[in-house]
Amino acid sequence: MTMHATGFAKGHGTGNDFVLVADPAGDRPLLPGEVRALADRRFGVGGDGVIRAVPAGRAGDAALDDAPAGTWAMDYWNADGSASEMCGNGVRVFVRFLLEQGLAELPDGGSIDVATRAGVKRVVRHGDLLAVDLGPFALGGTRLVAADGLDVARPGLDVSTGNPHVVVALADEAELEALDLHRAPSLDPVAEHGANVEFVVPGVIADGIGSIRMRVHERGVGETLSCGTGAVAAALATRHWSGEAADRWIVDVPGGRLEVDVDARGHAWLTGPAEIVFRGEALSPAP
Ligand SMILES: N[C@@H](CCC[C@H](N)C(=O)O)C(=O)O
Repeated sequence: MTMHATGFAKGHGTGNDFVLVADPAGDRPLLPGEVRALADRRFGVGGDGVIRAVPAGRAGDAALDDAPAGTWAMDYWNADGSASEMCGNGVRVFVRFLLEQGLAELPDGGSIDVATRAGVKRVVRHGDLLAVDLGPFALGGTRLVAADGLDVARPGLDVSTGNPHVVVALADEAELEALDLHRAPSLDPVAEHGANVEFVVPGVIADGIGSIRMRVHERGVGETLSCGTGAVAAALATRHWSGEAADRWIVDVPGGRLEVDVDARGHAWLTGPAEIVFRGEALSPAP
């Protein structure tokens, strides 16, 4: 198989890890097999997803190219070679990658727009942290969710953050720990385009700030240490169940801590760390 991508970086946001490649000319489109090879943790670089940075207008994808000239587009792919509309950790790591590569500048407090398949998203720098405005969100209906380690199927709430999620509330930490997410949870009814599934244990709400613990099974990946849009979906579902008791939520995931805020316009924001940890070069075509 031909590898189009040679130079790459490896980055993560709370342990949700990505291989990143820059394609300023728009002549290195990612192919599903190449994505799988790069994301492979034994034969490749390894990652939950692969991200191409390409100028909008040169992406070769109408959903990414429909953005003002001069906007960088995040071409996001899951490890199994499927493209996704949105990635909340990915878009923040993407901006860190642009800064590291000298492809963009972002002073503290400044913002940069990123084209995604879910529309243009604004990313703001707060010191070392990066926050993304995921825009308005939609809560949907319920479906039954069964998973290994759960005694009976539980109701899950559909939440759209640009990509699809189903959020399930568990009774306590013991139930969260007992989950075995090696196999994908099953949904009834089945979600037409698949879904990321978040399991949450709501904590206390104090001084207008709620807290939750979460584990996630990502569509196209499996269990991951974190999922940014998943943290947002989990916070929005828990906020809904609480009667909108708080607009700020601290979400603890296996890979760290994220913050979710709902602003006065009803937009959901995701804030957290985003790091580039390696740079390298592919030396030979993957098997
Ligand atoms: N990890 C991401 C979500 C990545 C896409 C997801 N697996 C999907 O298929 O929708 C995040 O941080 O949001």
